[in-house]
Amino acid sequence: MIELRNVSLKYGDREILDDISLTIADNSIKAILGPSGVGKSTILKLMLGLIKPNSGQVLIDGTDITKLKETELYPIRRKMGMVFQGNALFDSMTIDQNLGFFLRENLNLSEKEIESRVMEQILFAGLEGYEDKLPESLSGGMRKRVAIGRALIFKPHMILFDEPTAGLDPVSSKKILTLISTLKKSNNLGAVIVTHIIDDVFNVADHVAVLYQGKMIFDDVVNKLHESSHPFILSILSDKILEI
Ligand SMILES: Nc1ncnc2c1ncn2[C@@H]1O[C@H](COP(=O)(O)OP(=O)(O)OP(=O)(O)O)[C@@H](O)[C@H]1O
Repeated sequence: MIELRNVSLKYGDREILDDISLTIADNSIKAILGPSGVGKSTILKLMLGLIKPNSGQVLIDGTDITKLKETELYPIRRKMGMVFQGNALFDSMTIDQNLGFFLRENLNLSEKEIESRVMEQILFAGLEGYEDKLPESLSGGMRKRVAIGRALIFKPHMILFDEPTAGLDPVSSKKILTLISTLKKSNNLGAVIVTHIIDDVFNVADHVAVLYQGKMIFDDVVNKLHESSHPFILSILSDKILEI
């Protein structure tokens, strides 16, 4: 379980997050919805311990990671796979090498075990025949699937997505959202999805937290979004795409 308790964060004098509390239960999919620049990616960085809040706690399975040293964070981070907005694949490495890279760097596994885990992700992501290709020769949707495969390689129980459908065409977006649902149903994985696309929320999330001007203005099951009378939520429900 991931929990933010009364988290506040400033960059310089600018307050980005103001007393945010948020829980993501295991095996549930939570979307964090908000306009560009509101602090959604910042929340993912807090969950991974890449940055620390000015106040409040970030608990991963009950451990407050704001107090941990960098080396103590490694095993915590392996519980969570991260899929970056731009995928963060290595351009000069093949799909196979991209998938196996962090395993080779971080775990003392036999080459046979690495190859077996890489193949598992190739099959899961439907990338058979592309093992020796470079990322540049794949479509946007396929590159996203490689990034998801790489995030799954440590067998995490939670996966964090930064704008998983940004820049993808509607068909590829749908495939990625279906893949995320499959991960929950078949692999018992939980997910946090930060997005500014409301259709992503309705298509895949169980719960949604809406971030607006540093505050969490809604945090409940997706269906209840329609019951909110907050002007920002009313505007996103009618406009679909969030603008500042
Ligand atoms: N290291 C940093 N130093 C100073 N300001 C930062 C830093 N990182 C992010 N910011 C600012 O903090 C705000 C929140 O950034 P963040 O990337 O979390 O937003 P976001 O909601 O994910 O938006 P987007 O979808 O556009 O990435 C933005 O105004 C951004 O410019």
